[in-house]
This record gives sequence, structure tokens and C-alpha cells, in this order.
Amino acid sequence: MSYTPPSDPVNKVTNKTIKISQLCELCHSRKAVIKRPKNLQKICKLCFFHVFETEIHNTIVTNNLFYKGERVAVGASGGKDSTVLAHMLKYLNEKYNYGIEIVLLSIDEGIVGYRDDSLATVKRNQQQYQLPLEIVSFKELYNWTMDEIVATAGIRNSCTYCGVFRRQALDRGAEKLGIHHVITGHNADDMAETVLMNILRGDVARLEKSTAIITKSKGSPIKRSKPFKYSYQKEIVLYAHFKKLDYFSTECTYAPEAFRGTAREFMKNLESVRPSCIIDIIQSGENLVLKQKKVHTNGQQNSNKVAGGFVDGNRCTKCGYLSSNDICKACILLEGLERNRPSITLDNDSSVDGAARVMRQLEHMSF
Ligand SMILES: Nc1ncnc2c1ncn2[C@@H]1O[C@H](COP(=O)(O)OP(=O)(O)OP(=O)(O)O)[C@@H](O)[C@H]1O
Repeated sequence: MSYTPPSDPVNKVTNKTIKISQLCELCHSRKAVIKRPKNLQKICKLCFFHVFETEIHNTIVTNNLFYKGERVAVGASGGKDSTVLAHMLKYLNEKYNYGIEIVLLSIDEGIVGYRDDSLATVKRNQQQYQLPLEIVSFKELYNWTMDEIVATAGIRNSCTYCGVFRRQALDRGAEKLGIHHVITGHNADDMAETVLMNILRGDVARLEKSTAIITKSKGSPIKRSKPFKYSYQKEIVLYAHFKKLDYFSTECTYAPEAFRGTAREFMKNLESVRPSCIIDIIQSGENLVLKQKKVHTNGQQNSNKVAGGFVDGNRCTKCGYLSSNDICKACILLEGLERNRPSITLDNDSSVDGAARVMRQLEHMSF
């Protein structure tokens, strides 16, 4: 059986007759060109754009992510997720009149050959989407670049340093802009991976928070949200590809954290057998009812009580930023780094240059 579809400028059907079995399962008129990774439905490009955009709009509306007049900072790394996020928020904001003001906020971790190239993409996105851009660097905030950190502390814990500093840097960048809402491109795959990792580590405190679409620490004026919480990574990539978005696709120079890498691989294997497992894991995480925490005789809950009497939402006594301890994790990491900073005797002899100068500096270096 065959069918002559109406003219379709997007799918550009050259052969006018399409077998019924090739028709889009949603509109039943255009040729299906995609098998949706989320549910294996065969659909056309136009229907894919429509369902994908509508699902994200529904997530935003159902969870009251924005209020009219709100200024929001999109964590923009130049990668696929945050590029699609910036594009999508601009598009939905105009289509549904959310009334939000969007600013791109990028953190330059100082990774030569990776972040400098991806930031060039963000700068192009800024032009393409006509959005303001703020770049904050690790160097200006911490006086360390990730390259220097890896050279000093090794590659093994690079994700820990990068994650802790970037999280705080996003808050500090937003504060600098007077913005109280940071939006990130974390997707369903990231979230399912995190749930799995927290279960495997028995990290109950993090498990409780890991599926929240909005997170906010007590005492912090800055909230974070993840509108792609239910969006599959593969669909985000497909959307970027079909919309011909300009994004940076190289992996970070430093290897992903070993445990996360293993969890990611495991999730991918599960997904290939059962695509719905990503959403299923997120839903399981959302529906987990955790055992009541033990209450101390003084009435305080276990999780809130930490050494020094600090609870989540206090300020670090060193840098003044949010911390659940006396001193925040960023300051603890910085202290360790400073102790090990290579002390370089600067060679002011301008007669030697290039490799000879570097060799001379290396000879003076001590760790
Ligand atoms: N350097 C950065 N500057 C600003 N935001 C960032 C940066 N790195 C990550 N983010 C934010 O955190 C989200 C998750 O980051 P992650 O490192 O998991 O990268 P990812 O999954 O590859 O995302 P992307 O494709 O956007 O790079 C990103 O989508 C982005 O919103």
C-alpha cells in the first residue's frame, strides 16, 4: 500500500510515494526519519521538533521553573546540552511568553585545547542568539587554572577539583550579575547516572537530592534548575543536529571520573536493552521514600548535625561562600593545592628564552 504525502519543505520527500509502514507514527502524513531514542516511536523531523520542544515546555510549566520578569543565567559550556538549552530557552521564552531575561554564563576552567575552544563556540552562540555573555575564570577566582591543578595534584582527582570549583564559580558568576537562578543542561542520562552512583555508594544524603529539578541550599540566594531532567541525551544530540546548532563536541582533555565513567557505560548497556530504563531510574529515585533520620535527644536530625555545629546553608569562615562546614570544600582543596604549589624561582635573565628558560625554571622548581 502507498500514500502520497502533502508537500513537506522540512523532510524534502523527493519520491512522492511513501509506504504506509514508513509514515510518521504521529502525523501519519510525512515520512518517518527518526526512531525516537526515548520510546522507539518512528516519527518525522517536524513531529520530533514539536514533541521534544513541547515536553520541555511542559516540564518548565509543571514545575513552575520561572516567574515573569525573572533574570536567569544559563550555564553555557559550548557543549551540546547547554547549546541546545540556550537555543531552546530563547525559543520557548518567545513562543510562550515566559517573560524571562536570559544571560549566558561561562566558566573558564583554564584547560588549554579544550575550554578555550569551547568558549569560542559560546562566543559565536552569543552572537547567534543575541544574548549577553559573562565569562568567569578559575584563574581570577582561585588563582589556579585546571591545567596548573592537574600539573600539581595529578589527573586522578581532576573531576573533583573541577566540579567543586565550577559549582561555586557558577554561583559567584551569577551573584556578580545580580542573578539568583542558574540553569544547567544536565539531562536525563546524567540524572539516572547520578542516582545509580549514589545508590551504589550508599550516599543517602545525595540520593535524596539527586532527582530534584530545582535545588537550593539553605541560606543561598541562588537556585539551580535542570529543564532537561527528562530529556534523553541522544534526543538532545538529534535536535542539535537537525537544527544545525553550532556546538563543541570534543571530550574534556582530562579523563572522566572513573566511577562515573563506569556508571555511564553501565547505563548505556542497560539503555540498549531497555530504552525506558533512564526515565525508570529517575522515577524510582523520585519515588524512593527514605527511612526517617534518627533524631538526637536534643531534637536535631542527624544529617544536619556536623562537626562544629554547622548546618547546610552556613557561610565558609574563609571565603564567605556557602558551606555546610566551617570551611567550604573549595577552600579545603585550595589549601592543599597552595601547600603543593611549585615554587618557581623566576628567572629574570632575559638573555635566555624559550626552552632554555623553561629548563632553568624547572631546575629551580621544588614541590
Ligand atoms: N564551563 C562551564 N561553564 C558554564 N556552565 C557549565 C560549564 N561546564 C558545565 N556547565 C553546565 O553544567 C551542565 C552539565 O555539565 P557537564 O560537565 O555534565 O557537561 P555536558 O553533559 O557535556 O554538558 P554540555 O554538553 O552542555 O557541555 C552543562 O550543560 C552546563 O549547563
